[in-house]
Amino acid sequence: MKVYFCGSIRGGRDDVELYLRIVTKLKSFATVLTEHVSHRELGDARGDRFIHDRDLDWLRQSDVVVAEVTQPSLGVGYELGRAVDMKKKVFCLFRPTGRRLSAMIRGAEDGDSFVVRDYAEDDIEKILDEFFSNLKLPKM
Ligand SMILES: O=c1[nH]c(=O)n([C@H]2C[C@H](O)[C@@H](COP(=O)(O)O)O2)cc1CO
Repeated sequence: MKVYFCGSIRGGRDDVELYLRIVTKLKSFATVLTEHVSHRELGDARGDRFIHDRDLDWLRQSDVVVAEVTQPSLGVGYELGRAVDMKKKVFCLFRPTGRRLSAMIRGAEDGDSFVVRDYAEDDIEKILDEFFSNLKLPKM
């Protein structure tokens, strides 16, 4: 199974330590195509067109998209819109600690292919365990 993990980069890196925890946990279930999102140092000098095209290619290859959406990010919002269009299974994680999640993410919840889960940081591993143990992917 391949997972595309989304997290804020240019939107702000406040949650990078949490992204690392999420990616570490995701790697126990699947191949994570976008591990770099959790890296403290991002030295990608190959240009924005390269990043965009490479990431869309990974998105197409992925079976599941997991997004930490607490830190608002244009790139993450864009990835989620494209993922819906590609009919991917999407799991959004939001920490309700002061911010209000965009209606375009909260309002996309359908309880099946697009799930938004409010959570507390301490529970992240447990929540990912639950999600992956209940995950049913469409047959190819
Ligand atoms: O250098 C990058 N590498 C990269 O893979 N991305 C992708 C993956 C992230 O889930 C998302 C972050 O978007 P943003 O940078 O707008 O916060 O975009 C984004 C950037 C910078 O925009």
